[in-house]
Amino acid sequence: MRTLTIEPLTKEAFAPFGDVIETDGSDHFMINNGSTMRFHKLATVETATPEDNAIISIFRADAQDMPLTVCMLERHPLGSQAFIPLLGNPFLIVVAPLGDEPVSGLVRAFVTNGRQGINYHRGVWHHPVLTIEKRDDFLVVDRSGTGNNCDEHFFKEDERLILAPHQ
Ligand SMILES: NC(=O)N[C@@H](O)C(=O)O
Ligand code: NI
Repeated sequence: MRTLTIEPLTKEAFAPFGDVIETDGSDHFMINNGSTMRFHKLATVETATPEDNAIISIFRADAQDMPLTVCMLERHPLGSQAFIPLLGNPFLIVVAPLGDEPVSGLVRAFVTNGRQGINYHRGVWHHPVLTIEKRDDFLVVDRSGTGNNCDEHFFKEDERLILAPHQ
């Protein structure tokens, strides 16, 4: 099984998969009579139908045992999904490009710097949220509506991957 190289998250590297929500390196303009910097439209919430809603939730996630064997990825075909850390901690991301199924050889891993959130574009394969802290809180913005919005793909044994952040 391939051990994933964990890359530092950058807008450029993550561009095939979604947006990085951060102030570092992002444009802004002043609002509120010059008292506030607006980092405008860092990401867009994608939905599938006019009846859909973009909703805001909080995920309180517990850490997976590491090293982790990545057995599956999921995708949301009907909308995007954003994770914004509420406690300023780095977290891990495992993604694969759009397609009918994730390609094991194209799976990539990233680590955030604690000041970054991400927005998975609609249909991008990703692992369910992966904390580094024992428990961590995220603001999550994603799509609510009818129909199935979560496809799971389980890798064959020889396609599974290893995520080893502490080695
Ligand atoms: N299932 C759910 O709401 N969470 C996942 O989509 C995830 O990416 O963590
Ligand atoms: Ni998801």
